[in-house]
Amino acid sequence: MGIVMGPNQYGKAEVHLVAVDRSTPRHSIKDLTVSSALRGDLDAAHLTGDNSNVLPTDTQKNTAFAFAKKHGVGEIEDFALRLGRHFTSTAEGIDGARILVEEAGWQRIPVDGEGHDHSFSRTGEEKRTTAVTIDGDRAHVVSGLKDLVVLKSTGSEFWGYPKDEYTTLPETDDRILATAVSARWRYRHTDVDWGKSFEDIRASLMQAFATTHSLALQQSLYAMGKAALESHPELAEVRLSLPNKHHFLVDLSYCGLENDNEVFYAADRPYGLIEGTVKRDDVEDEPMAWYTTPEF
Ligand SMILES: O=c1[nH]c(=O)c2[nH]c(=O)[nH]c2[nH]1
Repeated sequence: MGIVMGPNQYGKAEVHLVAVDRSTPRHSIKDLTVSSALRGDLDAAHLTGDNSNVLPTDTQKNTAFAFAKKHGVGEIEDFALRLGRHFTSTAEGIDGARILVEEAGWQRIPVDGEGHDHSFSRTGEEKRTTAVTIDGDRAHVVSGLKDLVVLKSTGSEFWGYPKDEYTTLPETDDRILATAVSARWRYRHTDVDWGKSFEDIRASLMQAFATTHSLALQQSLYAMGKAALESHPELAEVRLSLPNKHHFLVDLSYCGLENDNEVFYAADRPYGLIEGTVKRDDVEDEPMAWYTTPEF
């Protein structure tokens, strides 16, 4: 019986990189948070302190900045693929890379009805994401979005659930349904128009949320994943994490008022957390391509 090193990876987490495209007076901005993690022949580093295969995390950070200048940022998937392939093809003993990118949105500040050339405001909490895994010659892309807050003021019910001695929740045939959508979708290949695919998938998720008459957030989750898959053959599966942002009807009887589904108390916690994968039945699972590896 001995003790050995198990799966491992290392890199620089959350490099916050802002790139300005100044090629015309009408500037544009890319705001990325980039994390790189490398894998490979790293036993000696852990066992004996031999750093000959340890490309410093500081160099990984510098490479991200240098690539933004040399190649431009472009779509986050292309940026991550370029970075991952660079590390695996040039760093001694490194044959795997996981590059995570989160992109924050900036919109032009309107001035006299026109978007300003070089002044911007943040679009909000929502982020576009990608997780690119390079595994030898293979590349896997899982993209998505985070913190897209949506709400339906009607068209949502919740009833028919089991009741026991601890149940207090009243059944409802008309409630607010609100969530902050986190979605990740796995691409079947990398020959994709990333920007267009992202915009179309985001639109189909939102459209399904809006148009599904919901009997539970679980039903909305499936409808959203199904809509994305049906309209996007390039996808193998969609994973959704939907916090149920509860809105409780306020009892206004204390001042003799009837509350006709108009005034709610929006609670921030606790929240129901509804999560699930919607997938094609003919596509194999590929867990290594996901954001968080099972081994960590
Ligand atoms: O859409 C819902 N799904 C649930 O599983 C659940 N549980 C709960 O208390 N409220 C809700 N709402």
